Amino acid sequence: MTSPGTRDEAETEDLDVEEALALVRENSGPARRVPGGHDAPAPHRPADPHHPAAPWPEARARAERAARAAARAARRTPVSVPLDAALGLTLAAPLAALTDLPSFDTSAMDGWAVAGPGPWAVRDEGVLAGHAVPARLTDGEAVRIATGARIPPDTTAVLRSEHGRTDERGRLHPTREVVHGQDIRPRGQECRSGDHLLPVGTLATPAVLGLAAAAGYDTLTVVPRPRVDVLVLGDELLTEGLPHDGLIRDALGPMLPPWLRALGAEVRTVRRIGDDAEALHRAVTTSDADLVVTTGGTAAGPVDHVHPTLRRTGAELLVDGVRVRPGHPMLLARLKDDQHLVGLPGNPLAAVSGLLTLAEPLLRTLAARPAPETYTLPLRDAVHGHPHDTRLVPVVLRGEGAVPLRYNGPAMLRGIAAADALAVVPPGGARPGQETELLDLPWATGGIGVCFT
Ligand SMILES: Nc1nc2c(c(=O)[nH]1)N[C@H]1C(S)=C(S)[C@@H](COP(=O)(O)OP(=O)(O)OC[C@H]3O[C@@H](n4cnc5c(N)ncnc54)[C@H](O)[C@@H]3O)O[C@H]1N2
Ligand code: MOO
Repeated sequence: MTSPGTRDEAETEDLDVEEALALVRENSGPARRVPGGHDAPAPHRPADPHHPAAPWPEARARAERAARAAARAARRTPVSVPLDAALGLTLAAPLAALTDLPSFDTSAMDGWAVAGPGPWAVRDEGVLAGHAVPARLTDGEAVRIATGARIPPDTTAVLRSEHGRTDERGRLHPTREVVHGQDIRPRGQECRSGDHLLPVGTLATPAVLGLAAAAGYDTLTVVPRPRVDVLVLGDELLTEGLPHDGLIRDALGPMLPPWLRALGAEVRTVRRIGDDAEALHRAVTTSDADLVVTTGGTAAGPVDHVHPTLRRTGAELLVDGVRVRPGHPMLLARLKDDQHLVGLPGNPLAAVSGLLTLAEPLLRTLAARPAPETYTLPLRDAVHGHPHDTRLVPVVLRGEGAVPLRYNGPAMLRGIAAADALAVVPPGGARPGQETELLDLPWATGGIGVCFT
């Protein structure tokens, strides 16, 4: 596996997260310029009437720039949430210790706290974790102690239970050398109150939640999840049972919300609009989400209402078609300065392509998450290419390579449902063994991105 990211690229990504965070800070000034960053408002390049579709990498870059401009316009305010609700979100304030850790001198082992050299007289009553300060030890005295219990004042060492024996008179003897201070965790060993533990921009992983709790936090200040409304278009869609009479099951209603959540979004509503232009217009104009995602209706058929609705609302098309297969009719529009719409094509794999091409960079940037590091693997088999467009092809990762899957047609989910990643196949196709960029699927990485609930 090769990871082509250079140090410079990595630094640029870090700065991008910082920049995004600067945009969510309350009363923050204009975002700092970053070398190589794009902090100018998303430049809307008027679509070239002859080649309106954007190249695939350019479409992703436009979605990211659009999110930066939206974050700036909205001045998104950090929110304070209970620890468990912070999982997968980005810290909008540094994590500083609210306490010393450990907050008192504590025993690292079960055994005896001892004072001075042995043998020791053992007190009757032991010391357990979670109890008040135990009485001071005098030289030649020992007391039973549990891991995590407070060390009595004047203790010189902790003797592990397996390293001591008591004689017939009840006196404790060490069975190996006792080193001064052994197995005592002194107060503040890990940090002192006020110490800087984690910087702004850190992803709240389970380990971060644990550290925050240990350091005294009940809540964390994080970048809020971007809010998304999903509008599922199409009169032909059924929500249950078997397809019949030309009607088919809606595959996107069940698939998109958890996938959007894995991309960092809060999905507020999923509405089935049918092929009703008025209902679509109403839903788009009344939404106050950061992002409206529509499915279907992006092409030029008689009931494809997305383009006419965008024209009617005066939205600005930032991406009108992408040179990628499947999914080329996907689009991105600015509804308001701080509100966007991603139009996903109706064919289910084409919708996945639109999700990863446009919604992923947009949501990631709004959520101030770092871009996943790009990586490549050799393809085991050749993949036919489109003559001019990028192809996204489901693959499984096996050993040091990626195996392209069948059933990768635009209307099929059979390939992607078995896949670990999508291979980014350049125009013209790929030979067997060709190093190819991969986009991981959130469940395959098993990472923190998996926040389906
Ligand atoms: N004359 C042309 N026709 C089409 C073109 C084109 O370039 N010129 N592009 C084709 C491509 S490629 C795609 S992709 C689709 C995109 O169409 P729409 O976004 O307008 O989607 P629909 O027409 O509404 O549906 C397409 C297809 O997907 C099915 N569908 C829709 N929603 C769902 C859903 N929620 N779950 C499962 N399946 C869904 C729908 O029944 C259609 O079969 O346009 C081509 N046409
Ligand atoms: O681009 Mo369409 O998405 O091929 O099916």
